[in-house]
Amino acid sequence: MKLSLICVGSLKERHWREAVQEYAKRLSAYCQLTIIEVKDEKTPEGASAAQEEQIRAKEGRRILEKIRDRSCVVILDIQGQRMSSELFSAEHERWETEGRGELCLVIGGSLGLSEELRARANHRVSFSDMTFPHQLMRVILLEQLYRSYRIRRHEPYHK
Ligand SMILES: C[S@@+](CC[C@H](N)C(=O)[O-])C[C@H]1O[C@@H](n2cnc3c(N)ncnc32)[C@H](O)[C@@H]1O
Repeated sequence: MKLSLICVGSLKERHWREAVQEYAKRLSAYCQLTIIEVKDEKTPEGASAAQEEQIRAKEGRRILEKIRDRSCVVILDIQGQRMSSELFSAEHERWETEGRGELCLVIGGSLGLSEELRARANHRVSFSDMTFPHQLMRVILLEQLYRSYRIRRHEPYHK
């Protein structure tokens, strides 16, 4: 099973990198994980709504270039579908089948996701109504993916 995680920007702080490495290591027992980072755009002070839309569109195109046609694309979106870890696990299995073994998850940058990318997405998932920084979202998503495999295989994992 191939799992790609596309993110905007790199992880500057060591604590985020270490947390990501830890979950990537755990996930390697269950899937072939690739983390793809696309370049982020600087948002100028006092940027207008139109400028912000342009930035989202630019970052969105960079993400779209990395997505293969056959992949099932799941975007992380505050306005997406909210679900329990158990439902996420069941959906995760369904998405893998839908993408015939190629699942692509996408986390937006500090300004969020472009309309073009939303149009390409097969599914949208929300992790709550709260906004998390994209670096932390990367860690939370990897942990939930790990939890998802443990649930699917009926393997013990702390509650
Ligand atoms: C700092 S947030 C972007 C905030 C932006 N104002 C928006 O509304 O999307 C960066 C990215 O993290 C992800 N994210 C943050 N909080 C989330 C949540 N509660 N559920 C799902 N994804 C979230 C989304 O992919 C988002 O594009």
